[in-house]
Amino acid sequence: MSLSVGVYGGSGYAGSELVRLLSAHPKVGSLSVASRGYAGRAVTEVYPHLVYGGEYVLPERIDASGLDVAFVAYGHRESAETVRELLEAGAGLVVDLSADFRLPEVGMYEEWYGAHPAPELFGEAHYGLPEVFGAAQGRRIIANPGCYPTAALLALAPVVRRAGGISSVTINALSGVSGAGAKPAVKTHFVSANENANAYGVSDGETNHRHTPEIETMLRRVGECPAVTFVPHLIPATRGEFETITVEFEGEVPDAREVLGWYAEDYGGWRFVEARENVPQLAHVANTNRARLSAANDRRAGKLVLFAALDNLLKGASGAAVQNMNLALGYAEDLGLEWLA
Ligand SMILES: NC(=O)C1=CN([C@@H]2O[C@H](COP(=O)(O)OP(=O)(O)OC[C@H]3O[C@@H](n4cnc5c(N)ncnc54)[C@H](OP(=O)(O)O)[C@@H]3O)[C@@H](O)[C@H]2O)C=CC1
Ligand SMILES: CC(=O)N[C@@H](CCC(=O)OP(=O)(O)O)C(=O)O
Repeated sequence: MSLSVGVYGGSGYAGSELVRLLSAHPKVGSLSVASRGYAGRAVTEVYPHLVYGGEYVLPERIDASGLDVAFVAYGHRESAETVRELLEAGAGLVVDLSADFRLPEVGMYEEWYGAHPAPELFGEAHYGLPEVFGAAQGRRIIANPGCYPTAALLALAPVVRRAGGISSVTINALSGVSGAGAKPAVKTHFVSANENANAYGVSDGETNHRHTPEIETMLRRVGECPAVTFVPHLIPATRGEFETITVEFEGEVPDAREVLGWYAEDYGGWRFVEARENVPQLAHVANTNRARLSAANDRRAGKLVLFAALDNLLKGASGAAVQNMNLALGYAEDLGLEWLA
């Protein structure tokens, strides 16, 4: 079968990575790329490294009734309405890269993001972290996870699933600047970001990054977990994300070698998650669809320390989105992504 696929928001960083991956995907027969801001311009004029030969078109110019799969790469609170329109028009499967369908209930969404544009669709989404929650089975919406939650959940889920008595979880996260998207902003201006590092998701004396409830909720689907402390930092890298996660226990602290064994058990059958004794580095995962994990003990303080690294635009966004499409349609998870393993 040859798929008809649409990308909405194709001029953003996540959207342009989708165009790169889908252009090389063996099952994609036709690829339409929508952009509100760049309609009428050649895709290669905006992103000269891409091989896609077509133009951006306005979203309404794509016949959504003929799409087997639509990817929506708009910002949160913008995506949901497009997801609704695509489903109403008859698109077969919608993979949403925004946060609009990740949380389990509307009330929690509204607390962290504001009013939801399509609350009636809330229950229809599958949270697309297949290595932890499996493939979407018969769902029309896949909520692609946030990049920080992907790294945190891959590192923490095997521990939360098995080890009781977790008393605290602290996630220190670093992200390259592409994590903030292509839209110009003061924090991503070269002069602000270069040779700098800063914590964000902190205001009025409180930490409040919107990925915190996503991480907590999904961890509580696999086991008991306290509220987590999550603090992201912007670093002067183009792409890549690194998390150092400290876990405290009321009782016995698992040995790091045992944790590596749990990773091997849980992720052994999956192509894109790999645990090693050596601590991963951004350079080991940038431009790949791979998440690398490791673990260590702080024996003096009696804590477990977990490490996770991935590329925010690939395993943290577009690579995961294509992997989710593959699994939902019954293909191998790495179809068209083998070169990124
Ligand atoms: N960047 C990342 O690492 C990750 C992003 N995500 C999520 O994916 C979604 C898309 O993210 P991302 O691609 O980073 O966002 P971008 O800001 O790069 O793009 C979002 C949309 O904004 C429009 N846009 C692009 N460039 C500009 C510009 N210069 N000025 C004004 N508008 C512009 C585009 O819409 P149009 O083409 O219609 O003009 C684009 O689809 C978001 O929901 C994000 O949260 C998830 C995980 C990781
Ligand atoms: C560096 C930077 O700004 N990163 C983004 C994360 C982008 C992302 O993955 O999150 P969503 O998909 O939930 O938007 C942020 O902290 O909001």
